[in-house]
Amino acid sequence: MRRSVFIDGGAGTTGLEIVERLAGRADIDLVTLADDRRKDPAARRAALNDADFVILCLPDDAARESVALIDNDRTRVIDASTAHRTADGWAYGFPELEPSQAGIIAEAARVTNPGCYPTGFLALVRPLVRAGLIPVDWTLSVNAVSGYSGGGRQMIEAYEGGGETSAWRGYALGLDHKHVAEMQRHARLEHPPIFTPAVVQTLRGMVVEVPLPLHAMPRRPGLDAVRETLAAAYEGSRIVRVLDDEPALIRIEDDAGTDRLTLRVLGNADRGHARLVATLDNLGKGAAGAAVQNLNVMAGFDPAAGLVL
Ligand SMILES: NC(=O)C1=CN([C@@H]2O[C@H](COP(=O)(O)OP(=O)(O)OC[C@H]3O[C@@H](n4cnc5c(N)ncnc54)[C@H](OP(=O)(O)O)[C@@H]3O)[C@@H](O)[C@H]2O)C=CC1
Ligand SMILES: CC(=O)N[C@@H](CCC(=O)OP(=O)(O)O)C(=O)O
Repeated sequence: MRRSVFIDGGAGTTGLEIVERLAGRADIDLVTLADDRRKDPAARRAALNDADFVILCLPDDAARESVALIDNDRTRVIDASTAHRTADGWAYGFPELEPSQAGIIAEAARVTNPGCYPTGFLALVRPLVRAGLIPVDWTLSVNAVSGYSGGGRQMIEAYEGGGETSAWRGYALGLDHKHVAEMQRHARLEHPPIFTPAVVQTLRGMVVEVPLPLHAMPRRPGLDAVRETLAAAYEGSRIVRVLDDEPALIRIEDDAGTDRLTLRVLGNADRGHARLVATLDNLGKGAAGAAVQNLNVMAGFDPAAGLVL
C-alpha cells in the first residue's frame, strides 16, 4: 500500500538526505514544499494534515510548531529534532534498543528520532545496563567526535566557507550538552554521563567512545563477556553490527556514507580496561537513516528498505 510522506524541512541537511533515500520508492508518495512556500505556516499546515506520515527535519521550535499545526488524528509523526526526545507521549525511535521497541514504534503516532551521539552511546551501554554489567549508579564518560555536518547548514557553511579552520574543536565544555538528559534517561542511569563532544574537519561520520574500568566494577566482567552481551543484543540486525576484529585503527570515515552502526569492544584484558567504540554517520543512523528506518517500521515496510548498508 502506498503512503504519502511529507518532509517538513526538506531543504535542510537532514531533510535532503531523507529525500535522497525515499525518492523513487514505489511504496511512497514523497511531498516537499517549494522554496517560496517551505516556511509558510498555511502551506505547512495543509501538507502536514494531508500526509500519512510527516518527518520533521527542523530546528526544535519549528518542530514543536509543526506538531501543533496537526489537527487530525491520522497523520503520524517522526521528529528528527531534539524537541521530543525525553517527552511523554513520544516513542523513542531506536528499534534495536530493546526487544519490544520495534513493536512500540510500529504502533506509535508520535516517534522521536534519537540524537546522533546518543545513538552510539545507547547502543553501547543499554544492553550492559540491562544485563547488570554496568551498575545503574555508575557515572559513565562519553568521548565523541563528529563531522561538521552534525551542526547543519550553518556549520557546514562555516567550515566550507573558511570561517572555521580548526582541525579539532572541543565544545560543551560546561558538560551541559543537550544530549546528556537523553543519554541518561534512555540508558536508565541514575547519574548523567560526562559527555565530551568535538567537531573535526570532515563533513560526516562520528566516533562515540565509552571507556570502562572493568577491573573496578562490581561484576568485573571481562572484555569477552561485554562483547558477547552486545553481540547477543543485536543478533540478526542488518543495521547494528558488533565486530570482534582487532583493528589497528578506527577512522571516523569507517561508516560515513552508510546507515550502519558498528560497535566494538576493544581494550586491555590484562588490565581490565575496556574501550567501547561506536562508529556511524551522523546523517545516517544518526539522523536520516534512523528516520527512514522508523518510517519503515511504522508503515510495515521492510525495516531496511532504502537504507545504505
Ligand atoms: N545534522 C545532523 O547530523 C543531525 C541533525 N539532527 C536534527 O535534525 C534537525 C534538522 O537539522 P539539520 O538538517 O542539520 O539542520 P539544517 O539547518 O541544515 O536544516 C534545517 C532546515 O529547516 C528549515 N527551517 C528553519 N525554520 C523553519 C520553519 N519555521 N519552517 C520551515 N522550515 C524551517 C531551514 O531553512 P533555512 O536554512 O532557510 O533557515 C533548513 O532548511 C535539527 O533539529 C537537528 O538537531 C539530528 C541528528 C543529526
Ligand atoms: C557537530 C554538532 O554540532 N552536532 C550537534 C548535534 C547534532 C544534532 O543536530 O543534534 P541532534 O541529534 O540532537 O539533532 C550538537 O552537538 O549540537
